[in-house]
Amino acid sequence: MSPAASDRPKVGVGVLLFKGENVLVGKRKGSHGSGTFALPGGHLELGESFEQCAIREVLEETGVQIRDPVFAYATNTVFNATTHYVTIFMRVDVEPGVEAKLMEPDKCEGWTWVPWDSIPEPMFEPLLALKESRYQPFG
Ligand SMILES: CC(C)CCOP(=O)(O)OP(=O)(O)O
Ligand SMILES: [Mg+2]
Ligand SMILES: [Mg+2]
Ligand SMILES: [Mg+2]
Repeated sequence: MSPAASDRPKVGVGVLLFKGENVLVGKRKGSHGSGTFALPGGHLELGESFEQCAIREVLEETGVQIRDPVFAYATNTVFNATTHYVTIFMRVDVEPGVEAKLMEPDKCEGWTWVPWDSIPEPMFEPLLALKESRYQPFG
């Protein structure tokens, strides 16, 4: 018998908003990974492209309207026996004047721009996996 849909991995999309060598992160609140630093992003919804999901989640969570995000990396995170995510990381470089708003105060403590090499800890597991991967954001 095939596993129930709830027994299968889900797909998340994390969005790397770079402003020079700084990246936008926020401390998660209220759902799994609460208290850890993560990128804006969320669940890939039925029928969405990676680009559409990245644009939608960033707008929902930060109020920033991004354009043309590009595929950057993918990670596979088994959080526990019932929580398993493949995360697609999309990247966009934004203008210096772009500022993020805290659109979902029940899900995030606040957004901040930090150097890629100094992302605060603890990091949300998929972001930690990206940092520990071969992904090189600056060539
Ligand atoms: C767990 C993660 C890789 C995918 C889901 O992210 P999320 O909890 O931020 O989801 P939403 O923004 O869609 O609520
Ligand atoms: Mg979201
Ligand atoms: Mg969502
Ligand atoms: Mg989210």
